[in-house]
Amino acid sequence: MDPRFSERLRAGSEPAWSRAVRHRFVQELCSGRIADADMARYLVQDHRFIDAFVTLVGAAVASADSFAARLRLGRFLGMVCSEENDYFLRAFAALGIDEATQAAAPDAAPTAGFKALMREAAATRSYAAVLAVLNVAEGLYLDWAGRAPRPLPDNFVHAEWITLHDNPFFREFVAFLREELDRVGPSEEVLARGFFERAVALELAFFDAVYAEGDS
Ligand SMILES: Cc1ncc(C[n+]2csc(CCO)c2C)c(N)n1
Repeated sequence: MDPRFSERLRAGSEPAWSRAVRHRFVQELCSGRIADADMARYLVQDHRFIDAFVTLVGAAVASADSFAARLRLGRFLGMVCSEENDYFLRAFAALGIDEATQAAAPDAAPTAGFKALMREAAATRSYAAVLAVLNVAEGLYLDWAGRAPRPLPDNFVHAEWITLHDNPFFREFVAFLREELDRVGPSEEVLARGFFERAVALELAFFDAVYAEGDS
Protein backbone atom coordinates (compact mmCIF):
# COMPACT_ATOMS: atom_id res chain seq x y z
CA MET A 1 0.00 0.00 0.00
CA ASP A 2 1.23 3.53 -0.79
CA PRO A 3 2.39 5.33 2.33
CA ARG A 4 0.47 8.49 3.07
CA PHE A 5 1.42 11.60 1.11
CA SER A 6 3.06 13.35 4.08
CA GLU A 7 5.21 10.28 4.72
CA ARG A 8 6.25 10.09 1.07
CA LEU A 9 7.44 13.70 1.24
CA ARG A 10 9.28 13.04 4.52
CA ALA A 11 10.97 9.90 3.17
CA GLY A 12 11.88 11.81 0.00
CA SER A 13 13.64 14.45 2.09
CA GLU A 14 16.14 11.93 3.49
CA PRO A 15 18.97 11.95 4.46
CA ALA A 16 18.53 15.61 5.46
CA TRP A 17 15.50 14.93 7.71
CA SER A 18 17.33 12.34 9.82
CA ARG A 19 20.51 14.39 9.96
CA ALA A 20 18.48 17.28 11.40
CA VAL A 21 16.61 15.10 13.92
CA ARG A 22 19.91 13.59 15.14
CA HIS A 23 21.89 16.82 14.97
CA ARG A 24 24.62 17.71 17.46
CA PHE A 25 22.42 20.62 18.63
CA VAL A 26 19.59 18.19 19.47
CA GLN A 27 21.97 15.81 21.28
CA GLU A 28 23.53 18.59 23.34
CA LEU A 29 20.18 20.20 24.14
CA CYS A 30 18.56 16.94 25.23
CA SER A 31 21.50 16.01 27.45
CA GLY A 32 21.65 19.51 28.96
CA ARG A 33 25.28 19.85 27.91
CA ILE A 34 24.85 22.58 25.34
CA ALA A 35 27.05 25.65 25.95
CA ASP A 36 25.10 28.76 27.00
CA ALA A 37 26.65 30.72 24.13
CA ASP A 38 25.41 28.13 21.60
CA MET A 39 21.91 28.02 23.10
CA ALA A 40 21.82 31.82 23.11
CA ARG A 41 22.92 32.00 19.47
CA TYR A 42 20.21 29.51 18.51
CA LEU A 43 17.43 31.22 20.46
CA VAL A 44 18.21 34.70 19.14
CA GLN A 45 17.91 33.36 15.58
CA ASP A 46 14.87 31.25 16.40
CA HIS A 47 12.98 34.19 17.87
CA ARG A 48 13.31 35.85 14.43
CA PHE A 49 12.09 32.64 12.83
CA ILE A 50 8.96 32.72 15.00
CA ASP A 51 8.13 36.23 13.73
CA ALA A 52 7.97 35.00 10.11
CA PHE A 53 6.31 31.79 11.25
CA VAL A 54 3.38 33.73 12.72
CA THR A 55 2.89 35.26 9.27
CA LEU A 56 2.85 31.78 7.75
CA VAL A 57 0.25 30.44 10.20
CA GLY A 58 -1.78 33.55 9.41
CA ALA A 59 -1.59 32.56 5.74
CA ALA A 60 -2.76 29.05 6.68
CA VAL A 61 -5.77 30.55 8.51
CA ALA A 62 -6.53 32.61 5.40
CA SER A 63 -6.06 29.81 2.83
CA ALA A 64 -7.63 26.86 4.72
CA ASP A 65 -10.66 25.37 2.98
CA SER A 66 -12.83 24.75 6.06
CA PHE A 67 -14.02 26.57 9.17
CA ALA A 68 -12.89 23.63 11.35
CA ALA A 69 -9.32 23.96 10.06
CA ARG A 70 -9.35 27.75 10.50
CA LEU A 71 -10.42 27.35 14.16
CA ARG A 72 -7.71 24.84 14.84
CA LEU A 73 -4.99 26.90 13.16
CA GLY A 74 -6.24 30.00 14.96
CA ARG A 75 -5.98 28.33 18.38
CA PHE A 76 -2.45 27.23 17.55
CA LEU A 77 -1.56 30.76 16.45
CA GLY A 78 -2.74 32.05 19.84
CA MET A 79 -0.47 29.58 21.63
CA VAL A 80 2.59 30.55 19.59
CA CYS A 81 1.94 34.25 20.26
CA SER A 82 1.50 33.74 24.03
CA GLU A 83 3.12 30.76 25.83
CA GLU A 84 5.87 30.27 23.29
CA ASN A 85 6.90 33.92 23.17
CA ASP A 86 6.90 33.97 26.96
CA TYR A 87 9.47 31.13 26.95
CA PHE A 88 11.80 33.21 24.81
CA LEU A 89 11.56 36.19 27.15
CA ARG A 90 12.33 34.05 30.23
CA ALA A 91 15.14 32.20 28.43
CA PHE A 92 16.74 35.45 27.25
CA ALA A 93 16.60 36.79 30.81
CA ALA A 94 18.15 33.59 32.22
CA LEU A 95 20.94 33.66 29.63
CA GLY A 96 21.56 37.37 30.19
CA ILE A 97 20.74 38.38 26.62
CA ASP A 98 19.36 41.91 26.56
CA GLU A 99 17.50 43.55 23.69
CA ALA A 100 20.58 45.35 22.43
CA THR A 101 22.48 42.06 22.11
CA GLN A 102 19.55 40.51 20.25
CA ALA A 103 19.24 43.46 17.91
CA ALA A 104 23.00 43.52 17.19
CA ALA A 105 23.05 39.95 15.82
CA PRO A 106 22.46 39.85 12.06
CA ASP A 107 20.22 37.17 10.58
CA ALA A 108 22.24 34.01 9.92
CA ALA A 109 21.86 32.76 6.32
CA PRO A 110 19.37 29.96 7.21
CA THR A 111 17.25 32.42 9.20
CA ALA A 112 17.08 34.75 6.20
CA GLY A 113 16.37 31.73 3.97
CA PHE A 114 13.52 30.57 6.18
CA LYS A 115 11.95 34.01 6.33
CA ALA A 116 12.04 34.18 2.53
CA LEU A 117 10.64 30.64 2.15
CA MET A 118 7.78 31.33 4.56
CA ARG A 119 6.94 34.60 2.82
CA GLU A 120 7.05 32.80 -0.54
CA ALA A 121 4.77 30.00 0.68
CA ALA A 122 2.31 32.53 2.14
CA ALA A 123 2.31 34.48 -1.14
CA THR A 124 1.27 31.41 -3.18
CA ARG A 125 -2.11 31.56 -1.39
CA SER A 126 -2.00 27.76 -1.71
CA TYR A 127 -3.06 25.86 1.44
CA ALA A 128 -0.96 22.89 0.22
CA ALA A 129 2.22 24.98 -0.06
CA VAL A 130 1.70 26.52 3.39
CA LEU A 131 0.97 23.07 4.87
CA ALA A 132 4.15 21.64 3.35
CA VAL A 133 6.30 24.19 5.21
CA LEU A 134 4.28 23.84 8.43
CA ASN A 135 4.60 20.05 8.33
CA VAL A 136 8.37 20.38 8.28
CA ALA A 137 8.65 23.12 10.91
CA GLU A 138 6.34 21.23 13.28
CA GLY A 139 6.82 17.59 12.31
CA LEU A 140 10.60 17.68 12.39
CA TYR A 141 10.55 19.31 15.83
CA LEU A 142 8.10 16.75 17.21
CA ASP A 143 10.29 13.99 15.76
CA TRP A 144 13.43 15.03 17.68
CA ALA A 145 11.65 16.20 20.83
CA GLY A 146 9.66 12.94 21.02
CA ARG A 147 12.93 10.99 21.11
CA ALA A 148 14.49 13.04 23.92
CA PRO A 149 15.71 10.72 26.69
CA ARG A 150 14.11 11.04 30.13
CA PRO A 151 14.62 12.56 32.61
CA LEU A 152 14.85 15.92 30.86
CA PRO A 153 17.68 18.31 31.75
CA ASP A 154 17.23 20.32 34.98
CA ASN A 155 17.69 23.71 33.32
CA PHE A 156 14.29 25.07 32.27
CA VAL A 157 15.87 26.69 29.17
CA HIS A 158 16.61 23.17 27.89
CA ALA A 159 13.69 21.22 29.37
CA GLU A 160 10.95 23.61 28.28
CA TRP A 161 12.30 23.86 24.74
CA ILE A 162 11.83 20.09 24.55
CA THR A 163 8.37 19.95 26.17
CA LEU A 164 7.11 22.82 23.98
CA HIS A 165 7.66 20.43 21.06
CA ASP A 166 6.57 17.22 22.75
CA ASN A 167 3.24 17.58 24.56
CA PRO A 168 -0.27 16.28 23.87
CA PHE A 169 -1.54 19.53 22.31
CA PHE A 170 1.44 19.71 19.97
CA ARG A 171 1.22 16.02 19.02
CA GLU A 172 -2.43 16.40 18.09
CA PHE A 173 -1.69 19.53 16.12
CA VAL A 174 1.05 17.81 14.11
CA ALA A 175 -1.32 14.89 13.44
CA PHE A 176 -3.89 17.41 12.15
CA LEU A 177 -1.29 19.09 9.89
CA ARG A 178 -0.37 15.71 8.41
CA GLU A 179 -4.00 14.79 7.74
CA GLU A 180 -4.56 18.12 6.05
CA LEU A 181 -1.45 17.70 3.87
CA ASP A 182 -2.48 14.12 3.00
CA ARG A 183 -5.88 15.47 1.92
CA VAL A 184 -4.93 18.58 -0.12
CA GLY A 185 -1.30 17.85 -1.08
CA PRO A 186 -1.66 15.15 -3.78
CA SER A 187 -3.40 17.51 -6.23
CA GLU A 188 -0.48 19.96 -5.90
CA GLU A 189 2.31 17.44 -5.52
CA VAL A 190 5.16 19.29 -7.28
CA LEU A 191 4.47 22.52 -5.40
CA ALA A 192 4.15 20.77 -2.03
CA ARG A 193 7.26 18.63 -2.52
CA GLY A 194 9.36 21.64 -3.52
CA PHE A 195 8.45 23.61 -0.41
CA PHE A 196 8.82 20.55 1.83
CA GLU A 197 12.34 19.73 0.61
CA ARG A 198 13.55 23.32 0.80
CA ALA A 199 12.22 23.59 4.35
CA VAL A 200 14.02 20.39 5.47
CA ALA A 201 17.32 21.64 3.99
CA LEU A 202 16.86 24.91 5.90
CA GLU A 203 16.10 23.12 9.21
CA LEU A 204 19.40 21.27 8.88
CA ALA A 205 21.27 24.46 7.95
CA PHE A 206 19.62 26.25 10.90
CA PHE A 207 21.12 23.72 13.34
CA ASP A 208 24.49 23.78 11.54
CA ALA A 209 24.60 27.58 11.87
CA VAL A 210 24.67 27.30 15.69
CA TYR A 211 28.20 25.93 15.36
CA ALA A 212 29.38 27.79 12.27
CA GLU A 213 32.59 29.76 12.87
CA GLY A 214 32.33 33.48 12.28
CA ASP A 215 28.56 33.38 11.93
CA SER A 216 26.50 35.12 14.54
C1 LIG B 1 14.03 26.74 12.80
C2 LIG B 1 12.84 26.22 13.51
N1 LIG B 1 12.07 25.32 12.90
C3 LIG B 1 10.98 24.85 13.52
C4 LIG B 1 10.65 25.28 14.77
C5 LIG B 1 9.47 24.73 15.45
N2 LIG B 1 8.45 25.64 15.74
C6 LIG B 1 8.43 26.93 15.43
S1 LIG B 1 7.05 27.69 15.94
C7 LIG B 1 6.44 26.30 16.56
C8 LIG B 1 5.12 26.31 17.17
C9 LIG B 1 4.97 25.80 18.52
O1 LIG B 1 6.07 25.55 19.25
C10 LIG B 1 7.33 25.27 16.37
C11 LIG B 1 7.09 23.90 16.78
C12 LIG B 1 11.48 26.21 15.38
N3 LIG B 1 11.23 26.69 16.61
N4 LIG B 1 12.57 26.67 14.73
